[in-house]
Amino acid sequence: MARGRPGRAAAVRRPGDAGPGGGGRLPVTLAYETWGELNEARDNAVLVLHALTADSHVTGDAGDGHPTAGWWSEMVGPGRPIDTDRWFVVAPNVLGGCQGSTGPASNAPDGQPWGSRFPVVTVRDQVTAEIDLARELGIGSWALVVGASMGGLRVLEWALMGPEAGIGVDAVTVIASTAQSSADQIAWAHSQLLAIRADPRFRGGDYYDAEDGDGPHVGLSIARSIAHTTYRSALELNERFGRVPQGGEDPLHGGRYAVQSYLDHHGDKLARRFDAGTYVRLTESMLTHDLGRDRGGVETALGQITARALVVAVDSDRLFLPAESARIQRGIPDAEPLHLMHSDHGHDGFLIDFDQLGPIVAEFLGTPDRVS
Ligand SMILES: CC(=O)SCCNC(=O)CCNC(=O)[C@H](O)C(C)(C)COP(=O)(O)OP(=O)(O)OC[C@H]1O[C@@H](n2cnc3c(N)ncnc32)[C@H](O)[C@@H]1OP(=O)(O)O
Ligand SMILES: N[C@@H](CCO)C(=O)O
Repeated sequence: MARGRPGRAAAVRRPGDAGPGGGGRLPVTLAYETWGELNEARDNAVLVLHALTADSHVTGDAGDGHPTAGWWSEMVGPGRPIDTDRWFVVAPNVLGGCQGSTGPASNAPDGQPWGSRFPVVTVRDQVTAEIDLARELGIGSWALVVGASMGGLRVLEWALMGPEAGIGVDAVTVIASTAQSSADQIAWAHSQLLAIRADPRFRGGDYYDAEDGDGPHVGLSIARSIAHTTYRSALELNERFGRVPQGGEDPLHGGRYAVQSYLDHHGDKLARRFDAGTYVRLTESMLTHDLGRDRGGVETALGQITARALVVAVDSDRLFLPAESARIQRGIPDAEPLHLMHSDHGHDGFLIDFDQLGPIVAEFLGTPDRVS
């Protein structure tokens, strides 16, 4: 039976890490969960890396074969594409996160929340912490490192940093992601960051001692509604919502269209479960992502990846464009042909279109290593 096992691992950021947040040391705790068993040969470990607002809870205890709560239950569990009867699955909450790992909402050594003092952490800092976690778990190599969106950024850094640190990465799966954040992604993120920072309750990031519930939830909600629009396709929004008013509301007299209500709902829902300071810092880590930084450029960096690679894109993704996935696929020497999912759901297809994604990942995992 697969069982999610929560745990925490201490890791320390290396001094002088490259990147805009470089330098200094940060005491780090990573929250993580595991499912399945590490086999005697220690060659069945799979690392699952979550996207912006998810966490370590990839899947539930699905001993009866039915998926339970978790953001990728349809992908991970007994008999699922990433089968926990076969694979030992590890999923950490990202460094900078708010679901158990050290982030802006955590207490600093002085006992007060980090708040605005929490440094900008790069994707490389995040992977550095995850490398320390792998060491603590006694994992010398990953059979697979897999992630989508922000998780895919870490997958790519893992493909280079893991082997450099002595932790093998046999295969990677990068879904709806990019080797380098684009001006368009930075632009969309910019207005999200402005929305949070413009909320007077954000207080420059130091709001954690505010009265109960008096945090920057309005700014975070607006940020999410901007982001959520980019996570779905124009075609889907048009077909699902059309120009239909929400309930009895009248858009000619201050009421909303249904799509506005839908975005309000997703904004409010995130604001109830996520931390604004974390959203800011993780967004910044995505913006500074550049696999080619200090490595001679993106193509040179991709060319140094030795892992077998599966790269997947969603054809209607208007945030992480299929062209960006194609660039990753072209650059990695041992990559399968690009898998393009056909979906109207846009970027969020990796959280919805499991009928396509599941078989693609299962086949990749089942494929024996090629002999060159
Ligand atoms: C990577 C991660 O973040 S994992 C964590 C889970 N993911 C998230 O929270 C991301 C945000 N959520 C999503 O992006 C989506 O809900 C997904 C991708 C998980 C699922 O997508 P879908 O199944 O297509 O759900 P959809 O986008 O239609 O949203 C459904 C919600 O919108 C609500 N909704 C639909 N139409 C309207 C409307 N006109 N007005 C208000 N609310 C509406 C539904 O009631 C439902 O609410 P609920 O989620 O609180 O039950
Ligand atoms: N729904 C996803 C989209 C970003 O990939 C998230 O919130 O993490």
